[in-house]
Amino acid sequence: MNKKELINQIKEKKSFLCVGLDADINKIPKHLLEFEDPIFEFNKQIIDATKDLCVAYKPNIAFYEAYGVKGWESLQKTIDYIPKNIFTIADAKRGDIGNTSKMYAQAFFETFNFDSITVAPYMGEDSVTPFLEFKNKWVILLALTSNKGADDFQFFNSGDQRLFEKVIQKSQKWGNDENLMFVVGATRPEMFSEIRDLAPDNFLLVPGVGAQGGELSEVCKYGMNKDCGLLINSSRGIIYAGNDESFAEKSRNEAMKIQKEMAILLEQFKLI
Ligand SMILES: O=c1ccn([C@@H]2O[C@H](COP(=O)(O)O)[C@@H](O)[C@H]2O)c(=O)[nH]1
Repeated sequence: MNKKELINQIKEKKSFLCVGLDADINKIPKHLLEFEDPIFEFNKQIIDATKDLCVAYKPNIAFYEAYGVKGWESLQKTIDYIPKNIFTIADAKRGDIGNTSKMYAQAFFETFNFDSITVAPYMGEDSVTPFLEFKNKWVILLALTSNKGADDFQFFNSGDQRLFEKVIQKSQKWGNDENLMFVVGATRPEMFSEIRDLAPDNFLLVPGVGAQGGELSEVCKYGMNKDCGLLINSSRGIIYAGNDESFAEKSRNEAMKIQKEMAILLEQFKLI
């Protein structure tokens, strides 16, 4: 999916919500365990209940890898089931020496046909650029993450720049706002103004709303740009809103609350 298509979808749905498909067999409603593939059945019902309210789905790959071959099968079925006009994110946080990154890119962009993948920048240019060589596919580079441990390295300053700033600035020499996004946690809303100065046109994938306590309106205040420029992720807050037979309806209600707030914000910022 290209940037224009993503922006059009945001305007049509009045939403920039990304639903995180972090399906955990120990947390999904018990009645689903009777299905041949409970994880897929769970995702399928969540997708059916939310597809008109969100513009992206983000399966975190850990939740599938954990179950071996069966998990990979659930992931493949899930990605095949997501409507083709919805943006897909493999939250895999990959990145390795060049020839290995190329295989990761092939796995997620060709075999699974994801639109994008999260990539860790730690190994530098030759670990990131193999992902950028795929047409109409996106790298979402970890910049300033939502967790407490972000303080350990990401704020390290070896001179005139902190590490997350260096990541954002340097990586824009490798990619552009048509193939490169950044992960910025909603738990640090005060950082969005600085980040927007460094990356005015790139989309930001923002996890941390919902279960991690981040506030949508706070992120939008300084994080929005002329195209909206934000994909706000919520995983547990939406998919585990209910735990009985009406779980999908409860997920829909949660997603709708966020979408309604997003529609108001898009109007306030004169984006629709
Ligand atoms: O900085 C980051 C990067 C990735 N994540 C991932 O996003 C979701 C968040 O899930 P919630 O249940 O909405 O908290 C999850 O897959 C994380 O691994 C992140 O939280 N922060």
